[in-house]
Amino acid sequence: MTSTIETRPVAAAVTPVRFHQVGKTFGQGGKAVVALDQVDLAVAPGEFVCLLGASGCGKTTLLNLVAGLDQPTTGRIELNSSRPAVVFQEAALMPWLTAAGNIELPLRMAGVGKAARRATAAELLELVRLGGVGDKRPHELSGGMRQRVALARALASTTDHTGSGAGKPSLLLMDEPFSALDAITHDVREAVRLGQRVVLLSSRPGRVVREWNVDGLTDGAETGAVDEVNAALREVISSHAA
Ligand SMILES: Nc1ncnc2c1ncn2[C@@H]1O[C@H](COP(=O)(O)OP(=O)(O)OP(=O)(O)O)[C@@H](O)[C@H]1O
Repeated sequence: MTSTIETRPVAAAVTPVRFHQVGKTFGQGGKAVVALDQVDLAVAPGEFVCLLGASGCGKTTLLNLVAGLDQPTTGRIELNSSRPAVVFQEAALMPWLTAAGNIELPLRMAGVGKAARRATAAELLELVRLGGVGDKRPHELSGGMRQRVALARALASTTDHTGSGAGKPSLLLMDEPFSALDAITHDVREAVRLGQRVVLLSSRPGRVVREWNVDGLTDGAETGAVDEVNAALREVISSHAA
């Protein structure tokens, strides 16, 4: 396992998202917080990239920039995708709608007919292993179950129903989506297992300090990668605290 990334050859035209020297500063003068600085990052089509860093290193800021919820202060973001779907730290479900109703919401907004909406919601509920709870409301579900409903809703919204994003890849942005999931506890192991690439950010300013290609590792290599990422993460956390 090498600690330097083998950057995949990505054709510029199909790269769903590419950061060019992106910086984001909140506030001005002495009180300014440089959240991100000179971030260069490209995500390949179909690639699952996990961002890791100390609390406050700029992960949410970076996702907000990709989602178009905020603008960079410097640099440029190239997006070649349909509208990104976001799963937030808090599930943010509509409390008055059932689980199925929440998943159907983006489909309803896209003008998808009732029968097709029902079928898609049922399929997505099965996918996130919540087949039996479509008629439950959020307060009747556990935190992990609510997060899975939010994931299913995001997946529903990444499907292009209008044709306006035709031919463009979709982007799914997840801010600590699995921290509330029932069976998964460890962020780094989770990132190495689920991701194809792990990107480590430093704190204030948030910069890309290291990347690992963690695609298709064997069990032994996976454990080695987890140890290596953990050590690097501890290093950025302690240098931030110093
Ligand atoms: N709207 C804002 N105004 C001022 N400062 C902000 C704002 N949003 C974020 N920051 C600051 O920018 C830095 C990055 O914040 P961000 O929320 O992106 O971190 P994070 O990596 O997502 O943190 P966590 O892992 O704790 O959720 C932090 O220092 C934070 O205090």
